Amino acid sequence: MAARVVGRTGRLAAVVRSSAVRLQSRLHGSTGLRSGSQANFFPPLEDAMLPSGSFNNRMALITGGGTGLGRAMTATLSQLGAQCIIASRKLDVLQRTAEEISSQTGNKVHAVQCDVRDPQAVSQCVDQIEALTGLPDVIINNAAGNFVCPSERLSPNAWKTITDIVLNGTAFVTLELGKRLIQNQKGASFLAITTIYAESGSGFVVPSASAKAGVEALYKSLAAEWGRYGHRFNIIQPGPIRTKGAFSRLDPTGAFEKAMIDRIPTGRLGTPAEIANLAAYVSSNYASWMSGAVIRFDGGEYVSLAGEFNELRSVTPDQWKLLEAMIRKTKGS
Ligand SMILES: CCCCCCCCCCC/C=C\C=C\C(=O)SCCNC(=O)CCNC(=O)[C@H](O)C(C)(C)COP(=O)(O)OP(=O)(O)OC[C@H]1O[C@@H](n2cnc3c(N)ncnc32)[C@H](O)[C@@H]1OP(=O)(O)O
Ligand SMILES: NC(=O)C1=CN([C@@H]2O[C@H](COP(=O)(O)OP(=O)(O)OC[C@H]3O[C@@H](n4cnc5c(N)ncnc54)[C@H](OP(=O)(O)O)[C@@H]3O)[C@@H](O)[C@H]2O)C=CC1
Repeated sequence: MAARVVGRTGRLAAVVRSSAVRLQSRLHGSTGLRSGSQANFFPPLEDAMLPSGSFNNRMALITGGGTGLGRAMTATLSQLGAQCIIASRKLDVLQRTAEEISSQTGNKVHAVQCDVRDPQAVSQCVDQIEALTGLPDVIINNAAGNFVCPSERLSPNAWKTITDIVLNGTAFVTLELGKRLIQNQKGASFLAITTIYAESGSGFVVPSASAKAGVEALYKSLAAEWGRYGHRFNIIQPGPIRTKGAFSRLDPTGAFEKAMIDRIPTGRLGTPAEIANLAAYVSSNYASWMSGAVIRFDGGEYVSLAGEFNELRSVTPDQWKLLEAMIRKTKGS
C-alpha cells in the first residue's frame, strides 16, 4: 500500500515537475502550452463606440497626443466632434498627427509645444489654448516617460526625469487648468492614464510606479475636493498595448511579449482604439456621474498576476484527477 502511494506520489511529482518545466519554458519564450487562442473569444472592436456628435462643441486637451495611445484618443474624440489640442515636446510630431487626424475627421486639431515638467511652459501652453479654443471641457493627462532599469542603476536625474514628467507634469497641467476653470466657473472632465502597477508597485520601473501611484492619489483627492466646481476626475489603468514609445523602452528586444500575452486571460494585448473608446466614454457626458473612479483595462492581466494559484492553469485534466485523488485521500490535519 505504502509502495503504491509512494509510486503514485512519484508519478504525480513528475507530472507536476514537467508542468513546471513547460511553464518555465513558456516564461522564457519557447513554444508554450497555451496558444493564446482564447483571444478568438475577445476580438477588439475598433470603431468609435459613442454616437457621432457626442463631443460636438467640446474642446479636449490631450497631453502626449502626438503618439501612441494619446494619438488614438485624439483621433476618437475628434471623430466624435471634439476640437482637440495635443501638447508635448516634439512640435513636428504633434503637427503631423494634428494634420492627419484633422484631414480624416474634418475637425480641427491644434498642436501646442509644451514640456509638462516646466510649470512656466505649462502656464504658457494654457495661455495658447485659451487663445485658440478657450478653456477645455476635457483634459486627458496621458504624457509619460518610462524605461526598465534595475533600481540600483538609477541616477538621481533618471529618477527626477520620470517623476517630473509623470507626477509633476500631471500636477502642473491639472492645477493650472483647474485654477483657470474655477475662476471661469467652467466644469470639466479630467482623466489620468496610469498603469496597473500603480496599485501593486513593480520592480524595474520604480520611478514610474511611484509617480503613477502619486497621480492616482492626486486624482482621487481632487475628485473629492473639486466636485463642487463641476470637475470630475477619473483614472484609467491600461494593461499592455503595443506602442513604439512603451515597448521600445520596456521590452526593447521583444523577449517578454509572449510571456506577457500568456499571462493575460483574454490572450492578447489591448489595442489603442479600445482604450480610446473607454477614454471617450469616461470623458463624455454619458459618464457625468463617474468621478473618483479607477478603471483597470488590462484583459485580466492584473488578477492573473495576483492570484497565488493561477499557475495551476497549466495542470492538465489527467493531472487534476491525480491531484484530486490525493486531496480526497487526506483525512485530518
Ligand atoms: C516581464 C517584462 C515585461 C515587459 C513588458 C513590455 C511591455 C509592457 C507594456 C506595459 C506598459 C506599462 C506601463 C507603461 C508606462 C509608460 O509610461 S510607457 C510610455 C513610455 N514612453 C516614453 O517614455 C516616451 C518619453 N520618453 C523619453 O523621452 C525618454 O525615454 C526619457 C528618458 C523618459 C526622457 O527623455 P530626456 O528628458 O531626453 O531624458 P535623458 O536626458 O535622456 O535622460 C534623463 C536621465 O535618465 C537617464 N536614463 C535615460 N534612459 C535610461 C535608461 N534606459 N536606463 C537608465 N537611465 C536612463 C539618463 O542617463 C539621465 O540621467 P543622467 O543625467 O544621470 O545620466
Ligand atoms: N502602451 C502601454 O502598454 C501602456 C501605456 N500606459 C500609459 O499610456 C500613456 C501613453 O503611453 P504610450 O502611448 O504607450 O507611449 P508614448 O511614448 O507614445 O506616449 C508618451 C507621450 O508623452 C509625451 N511626453 C513625454 N515626455 C513629455 C514631457 N516632458 N512633456 C510633454 N509630453 C511628454 C511624448 O511626446 P513627446 O516625446 O513629443 O514629448 C509622448 O507623446 C502613458 O501615460 C503611459 O504611461 C500605461 C500602461 C500601458
